[in-house]
Formats: sequence, structure tokens, C-alpha cells
Amino acid sequence: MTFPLLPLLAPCNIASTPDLSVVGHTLIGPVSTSQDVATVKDYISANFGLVEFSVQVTSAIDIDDIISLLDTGADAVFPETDEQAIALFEIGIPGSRVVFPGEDYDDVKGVYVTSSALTPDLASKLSKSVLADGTGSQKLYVTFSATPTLEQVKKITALPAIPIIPAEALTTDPAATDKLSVAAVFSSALTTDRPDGYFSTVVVDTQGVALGLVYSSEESIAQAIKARAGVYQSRKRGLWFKGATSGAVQTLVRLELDCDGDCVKFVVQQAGKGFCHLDTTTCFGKSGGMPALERTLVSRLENAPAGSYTRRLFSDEKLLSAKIMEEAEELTTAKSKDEIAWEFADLLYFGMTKAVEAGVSWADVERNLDSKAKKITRRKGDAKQKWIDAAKKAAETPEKPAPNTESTSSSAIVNGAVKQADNRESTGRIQLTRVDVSDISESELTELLRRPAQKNANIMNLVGPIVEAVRTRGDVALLEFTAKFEKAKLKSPVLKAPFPPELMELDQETKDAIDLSFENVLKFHAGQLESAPLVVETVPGVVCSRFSRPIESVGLYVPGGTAILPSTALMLGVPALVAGCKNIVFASPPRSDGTLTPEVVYVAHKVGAAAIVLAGGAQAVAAMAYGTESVPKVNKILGPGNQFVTAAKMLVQNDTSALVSIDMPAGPSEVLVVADKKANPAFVASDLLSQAEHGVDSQVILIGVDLNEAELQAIEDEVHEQAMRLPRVEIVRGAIAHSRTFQVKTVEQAIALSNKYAPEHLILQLESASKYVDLVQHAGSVFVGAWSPESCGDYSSGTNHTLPTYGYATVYSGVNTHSFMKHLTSQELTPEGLKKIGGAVVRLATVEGLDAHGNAVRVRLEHLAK
Ligand SMILES: NC(=O)c1ccc[n+]([C@@H]2O[C@H](COP(=O)([O-])OP(=O)(O)OC[C@H]3O[C@@H](n4cnc5c(N)ncnc54)[C@H](O)[C@@H]3O)[C@@H](O)[C@H]2O)c1
Ligand SMILES: N[C@H](CO)Cc1c[nH]c[nH+]1
Repeated sequence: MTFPLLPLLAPCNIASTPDLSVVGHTLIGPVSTSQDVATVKDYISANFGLVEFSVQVTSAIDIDDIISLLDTGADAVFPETDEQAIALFEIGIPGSRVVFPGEDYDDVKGVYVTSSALTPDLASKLSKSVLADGTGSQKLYVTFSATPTLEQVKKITALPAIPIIPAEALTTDPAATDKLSVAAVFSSALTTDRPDGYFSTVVVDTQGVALGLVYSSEESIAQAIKARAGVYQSRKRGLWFKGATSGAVQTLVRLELDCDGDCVKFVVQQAGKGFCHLDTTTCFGKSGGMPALERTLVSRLENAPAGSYTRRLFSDEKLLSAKIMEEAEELTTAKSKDEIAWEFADLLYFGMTKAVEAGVSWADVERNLDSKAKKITRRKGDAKQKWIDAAKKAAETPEKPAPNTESTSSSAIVNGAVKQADNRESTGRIQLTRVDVSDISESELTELLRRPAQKNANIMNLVGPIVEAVRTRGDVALLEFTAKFEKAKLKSPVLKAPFPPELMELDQETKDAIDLSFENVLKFHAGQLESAPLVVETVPGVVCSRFSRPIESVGLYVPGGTAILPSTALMLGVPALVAGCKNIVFASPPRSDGTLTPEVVYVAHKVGAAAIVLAGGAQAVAAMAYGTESVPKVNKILGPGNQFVTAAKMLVQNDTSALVSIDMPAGPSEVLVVADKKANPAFVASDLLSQAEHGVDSQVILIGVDLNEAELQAIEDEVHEQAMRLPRVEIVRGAIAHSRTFQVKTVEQAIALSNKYAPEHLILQLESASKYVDLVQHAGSVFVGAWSPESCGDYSSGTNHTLPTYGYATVYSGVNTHSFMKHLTSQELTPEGLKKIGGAVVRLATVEGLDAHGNAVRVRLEHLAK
């Protein structure tokens, strides 16, 4: 409920009236001349948003002027007569903008009557019908022929109705006796059932965010209105002037009551660290959304270091304008809900940056929105010709791969490039963003090293139902998802061995390449097998050993989204074969005609796979984790994939009913190249591009060691020129948009930075590169020297290419022979061995209160002692 008082301001002395904005709404009137209309419109425009304005119009005012008052921001008009009000409805002015004179009228903002006409019967009828309309928004207003006494006012507020009282008869000073106290009117509508007589009070900021809960008394409310400040009633310490000691004071903006008058709402502007004694903005912790963004940007405007990206955004008008246009354009092309939310958030970010730089607050923006919402007359809303033409052109342009949304938001908060090329324009230069590490703070560096965030923040919400459907509906669900995502209509989701030869027909060159790679991967992974169990005699007579066993049944995921990767079939199938897994199951998305690429079938055949699941994504993972009517359940799922595959692997691993483990999170490919002055720019660029072409979510990083401008430029030229010749140039463009070049001074600095990033692949294009391998702590796989391109590891050298991404190289190894095995331990004790350690066992069992444990040794020792 609003403040139970509507001050009436006369247009002629509108500028000199006392400040009663704490009431939250004001009636201006009577407006009876066009001069009054002009004055009132100016006043509303200048003060819009501070309070809600209504205007009392006489019959002399024509409809066009009334519309212009509403368009300017008047919340409602109070017409003088029924006829005038009905004329407004007839031309389409909504009832919600009209307070009807006289008896009740449906669907209006409220009705108003004079107190002399308000007989007890009418009062009862009006207050019931107006307030019981169910909307809670219709109000009964009462005018007086002379200034009412507080007692008369109380009768009105008790109805409940809102008294209209001339502003000059009101005061915010509770000590003044010649006028009606605003605080007394407010308190007249309050009730409480608290034994101490105080009123529960919610404190909110101007955005409506709840800051905390306090208590008020009539006295504290009077003091708050007088001081225009947060003054409350402490239950222990009496009157409480908020912030008097901490400095976290409040400006009181507005007071309101709740629907039944037993709770007060203080709307305040909070200064200092925040409302809570714990120095947080609210007693409920931090608040997010636009207010939080605004706070961050305001503090960045004050504190962002020179040279940082944020500082550049604030000071480089052209850059900021370009980002705003870029984000607006991306919003126009966004399709899915997630994309739209993402792009809109980016646009708000850069828009808010512009606002903060210009001293415009979010509250100003909201006020502007509210003012536009008040307009009765709608503009036609056509776009300017230049944008109509642009939209037409965009609609005619073939769709590009999804823009990588992360690049914009992360680049927005961190130090930017000397040259930040627009990689998204298909004609633009393809270039990594340069960052000079000496120019940025540690926290900015951490921010810059972050991977592009997954576009679907809520990926689990997408994947969960897919996994559940396959778990509960088996093959039927699996086939449905394959039809949906792969556009392949299959009869059976599984191809069982022996695989028909016609499904693995290959040209000799491809076969030879696979065979060569197969042999090398086999050699390297066989080399990892333990030649014999580990046997250690810890004390004489106590022999401990450890030996391995293959995991019986493994599910190997071979990606097939943007590219089909038979090499991944090799990298997973060969170690499974070497480890001796009994049941090898592959899964890979089929082509739309329902077939698989013959190379994958050939590899599956070579490693002795039992079946290939013709499905991809989360549904393939779920099928292997739980099993279906035709897909055999496996014990462990291995293999890389996109975000759906990775999320599904994580999900099934956590479901104890699936009893399945996974290798690691192996997501979008990445590479980090460390290059010194001796590095060949063409080699460096080719390595970067080899991973950038995997997907727009891939990320490639170059760390240049003491490179001068010409040396950096040479690499950048190579990146652009080589990229433009690639068939997957548009994917590369997307990946490079969030890829970076870091400039450092020494190799040690470079490797420290690489350890912090923990890349999937690390390439050392350095003079005497092998000297530096010892410094490497975190990387999936290391490629040493100019002649070791990463793609050799992808296919043929022998190492495995299924490697941890996203910084998981800090804790995970890449796939290896042991990923397909588990270790068991065993022990064998002689009587002497038992005697040697038996005492310790008995003692520790006693300490733990586990007597049966101790007895198992004790009975034997007693037996030996006989
Ligand atoms: N880390 C490593 O070791 C390594 C190795 C090889 C490949 N990779 C990476 O693996 C990834 C392979 O990804 P990919 O997309 O090309 O193939 P993928 O097989 O992993 O994913 C494709 C499948 O995702 C599913 N899918 C697509 N859109 C979906 C949606 N909107 N909702 C639900 N499911 C959906 C479909 O079933 C589709 O078949 C690449 O990022 C690549 O870089 C990593
Ligand atoms: N580079 C990928 C691992 O991130 C593996 C791969 C397969 N084919 C080509 N490359």
C-alpha cells in the first residue's frame, strides 16, 4: 500500500512547495489553463521518478492536453466530471490512468469523493467495492473543503482511504503544531500486534532489493521523515540513527505500508559499505544483477589501472562504441534462449559501461524506462532506413558458425590487445589478442588465462533429461535422440562384430596410415605395461605386492560432431587392446544416412571391438553407462567430446546406480605454444591453427619470449594467411576470437605462465627446448622443439591424444594403458612376519575399539605360542 496521504500541489506555486517526496506520490491541481498544463509538464519532466505524479484536470482542459500530460509521465489524471472521464475512456485511455470522480466505476485506478458527500453508507460501499476488486490497486481518495484535523484524517485512513490534503497544510516537522504532521498521518494507518508496540520494517534500496529487517515506532518514523534518513527503533537501544557511528548512513527516499498496515517499508539510498553490520550490501549477503554490475563498474572507473582493458573502454570512445554495435548485432542474430541471454547480457555490460562513464546510474535508466511506459501515444516504431537495410543484408547472408560468446565478455573485463582484430567478420583479420604481461595485474592475468566458458551455463539441465530418458526408455529413446541430433533414422542403434567388410573399405594409403599409427601407438602403450607385479617385503616374513587387471568392459567415445575422428578410435582402442579389456564397445554419432565412417569401423575391427553404438552425445554415454536392450553396459567410459558428452560423463560417474567410472574431462582442444626469437613463424602459426580448427570453443595460446614488434607481426601475418587458406576458416575465426598472445621476457616466465594455464598440449618452439622440459609441471602432453608438431601426437608418433583440457592437466593424466586397468594389492605373512607386526595390529585395533580386528591376530599368536 502506498503512503496513506496524497499531498495536493497548486500549479501556481508548484516550485516553492515543501519537499514531501517521502510520501511517494503527489496530486497537482487543479489544472485549468494551457499555461498550467505547460507548467505541470515541465515540472513532471524535471522530477520524473522522484515521486508518482497525478494531475487534477478541470473541464476546461481538452483531451489532447490530458494525453500530453499522461505522455509526459503523469501516472493518472483526476477528471473534474464523469462526462470528462468517460470521454477519456471513449478515446481509449486506459482506466488504470484515470481516477474517477464520484461513485465507483469498474477498472479504474481509483475513485475520489469529497468528505462532505461521504456518508457512512457511501463510505462503506465505496471502500468495500473499490478495495475488494481483487487487484489491490484501486484506491479511494477523499478531498476536503477545508484542512482536516488529524482526527478527521484518521477516520479516512481507517476506511481505508487516502486523504487528499493541500501541501501547504502539511509539515514534516513533528514539533510544528500549526500544520498536519505527515508522520502522524502515516502512523494513523499503522497497526501492530507486537507486545512492544513497534512496527516490523523492511528496508529496501531504490531497486527494491531488500537490505534488511528492522523495527520502527511512531517516534522513529517522525524522526526519519524529518531528517529524510534511516532512523529506526532499536529494541535494546531506543532511537537508532542508522550509520551515525559507522558512516553507512541512509537517505530516506520513500515510505510505504504493507497491505494490512502492520509492516513499514523504508526505501533508501545506502551510503558506505552497506546496510549490514558485516559490511555487506544487504543482511542477506551480496546482491547480483544490474545493481552489482553497476557497483563493479563504478569501482572500476575509480580504480582500473592505466592500460587495463576496462580503462581503455572508459577512455576510448571508439572502442566502446564498436563493442556496443558488435553486441547489438550479435543479439540480433542470436537464436537459442541461451544465446539471446548471453548476447543481451553482453550488450547490457557495454551499455552500462557507457552509462557509468557518463555518470548515468541504473536508476536513471529505469526511470527512463518507466517514463516511456507511461506514454499513451505510441510512436510508429519503424527503424531508421540504414538499419532496415542492414537487417535485410544480414538476413540474406548465409549463417556463420555460432559466434563464440565468451570472447566478448572475458575480453571485456581484462586487459586488451594492442590490436584487437574483429575475428568474427568473415573479411576481418584473424588475429590473437595481444597481452603484455608486464602491463597487467595478477588478477587480470588470471582472468585472461580463463578458458572460454561453456555457452550453456546450465548444460546439466539439458543433458540430465537425455540421460534419464535413455536410462528409463532404453533403445527407443536412443533412436529418438539419434534421429533428432544426427538426423539419422536407424532400425537398431548397435552394429555388432564381426563388422561387414563393405563397411570398412578403405584406400590403401589410408589403410597404411592407420596401420603405421596403430603400430606406434601399440608400441608406446605396450611399453607402459608393467613387466611383473610389484613385490616388496616390508619386514621379514611380510610380503606385499601390487598387480594389475584389465577393466573388463570399456565404452570408447569417438567424437563425430564437427569432424569424425578415427584417430580417437585408435587412441582409445589400442590401449584397451594392450590392457586386455575383454569387452570393447565403441560409440560414435552416425552420418545422416545411418552409416559410420569406414575408418572408425576398420579401427574397431583391428582392436577386436565387440560392438559399435551408432549414437553420439549424452545419449551415447548414457546408453553405455546403463546399458539398453541392445547396448551392453560398460564399467568405464573413456574418450573426448563436446560439452554434452563431457557433462554426461560427469553425470553418470556420479550416479552410484550406474556403477561406471570415466577417464577425465577431455573437452574442447587447446594448445599453448612457447616461441622464442629463433622460432619459425610459419611453424608457430601452423601449430596454433591445428588446434583452432577443432571447434569455435577451442582455445590456442601463444607465449612470445622477448619478441619484438617485427617478430610478433611475422607470426600474426602467418596466422592470418595460413588461416585464410583453410577450409575450416570460419571455425578457426571463432576459436581465435578468444585466443591470446602473451608477451613475456624470459623462458622461465613463459613456462611459469604455461604451468598456470595447464594446457592440454604444450609446444616448446625454443632453442635447446629439451633443457626446459624439467620446468614443466602441468600439461597433458609436451612437444619438444621445432620438429615436433602437435599433430604427430594426434595421429602417429605413439603418444595418446586423449588428454585433459580446461586446466585439468593439473590433476589428471592423459589416457594411457593404465586408464584401462585397475590395481589390486596382496600380502602374504609367515608366522615370523605375523609375530613381528602382530603387536602393532592388536594395539591399534584396541585404540579404535575394534576388538574383533585384534582377535584375528591374537588367536593366531596364541596358537603359535602353544
Ligand atoms: N581433449 C581431447 O583429448 C580431445 C580429443 C579429440 C577431440 N576433442 C574435442 O572433442 C570435441 C568433439 O566435439 P564435436 O561436437 O565435434 O563431437 P561430439 O561427438 O563430441 O559431439 C557431437 C554430438 O553432440 C550432440 N549434440 C549436439 N548438439 C546438441 C544439443 N544441442 N543438445 C544435446 N546434444 C547435442 C549430438 O548428439 C552430436 O552427435 C571437440 O571440441 C574437440 O576439440 C578433444
Ligand atoms: N587434437 C585432438 C586432441 O585435442 C585430437 C585430434 C584428433 N584428430 C585430430 N586431433
